[in-house]
Amino acid sequence: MLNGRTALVTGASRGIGRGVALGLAAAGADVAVNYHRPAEAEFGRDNAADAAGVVAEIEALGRRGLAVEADVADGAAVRQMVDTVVKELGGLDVLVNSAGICPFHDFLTMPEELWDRVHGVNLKGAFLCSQAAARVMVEQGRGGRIIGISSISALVGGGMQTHYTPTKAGMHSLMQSMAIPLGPHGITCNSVLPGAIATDINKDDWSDPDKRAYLDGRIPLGRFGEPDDIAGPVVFLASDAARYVTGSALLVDGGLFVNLQ
Ligand SMILES: NC(=O)C1=CN([C@@H]2O[C@H](COP(=O)(O)OP(=O)(O)OC[C@H]3O[C@@H](n4cnc5c(N)ncnc54)[C@H](OP(=O)(O)O)[C@@H]3O)[C@@H](O)[C@H]2O)C=CC1
Ligand SMILES: C[C@H](O)[C@@H]1OC(=O)[C@H](O)[C@@H]1O
Repeated sequence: MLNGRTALVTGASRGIGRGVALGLAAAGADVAVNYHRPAEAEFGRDNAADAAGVVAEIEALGRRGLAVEADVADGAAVRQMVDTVVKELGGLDVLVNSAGICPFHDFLTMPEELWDRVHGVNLKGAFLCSQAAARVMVEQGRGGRIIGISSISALVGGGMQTHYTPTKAGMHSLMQSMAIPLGPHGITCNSVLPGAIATDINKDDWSDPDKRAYLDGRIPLGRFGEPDDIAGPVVFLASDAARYVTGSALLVDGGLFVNLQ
């Protein structure tokens, strides 16, 4: 479905971004894997090796892969990243904004700096990447696809996520508004809204057996989602099959949202 296309996935060193990157490659795309070398002191990890592993998996699928380091909240780094993708892979047809953080935190004691950091990565990062990618796509003149990984949390609240859920609602709203100026260029902008997907982002939070059991009991399809469950919907939105879909939202949650009782 994506033969001959080139994609960039942000936050693809692990989790949903990695699953989406591999899904796009399996569908025929060459894929750039964005990773972020966070301050060791703060995150205690250098995920360049993780990103290199994802590139190796993409190459094993017979496609070209490229690891590109950038903090999506840094405009200059983002523009450099997009330039590198175009230079190394020959163009850019699909952008998937997956990079995101969700450090659970109490509302009343939340420091302003945490709000700023979460918004910088989750929402400003998506804006910066989308703008840089759209500029290339417009210049290329062959249309394009921009997909934001929003969330079920765009639709409902989270008591420990008052800094986070607005960024997910904002991600969808950003896609809706971008769809307007980019439509004449054949560039579609859509959101995917995952439900409960087992990744690093919620590893600690879901170590609470009561919370895990609560969520588990609300999912009609009977299981938590996996990153691979998000890949298919993203491949659809990135493909020609979705050429008339823009400004839309696709909820991918196993039925979690609709199951009140
Ligand atoms: N898991 C879930 O249940 C759901 C997740 N989502 C969304 O899916 C997206 C991916 O989350 P998920 O895969 O679960 O989380 P993970 O924590 O597994 O992955 C997050 C990815 O984002 C990267 N990242 C973090 N900060 C930055 C940055 N400043 N610049 C570039 N990359 C960065 C991380 O790299 P590193 O940390 O190594 O720097 C990592 O590769 C997020 O936008 C999240 O909001 C939406 C709904 C549900
Ligand atoms: C981090 C959360 O567990 C995860 O991310 C989201 O967007 C939803 O809130 C999921 O529960």
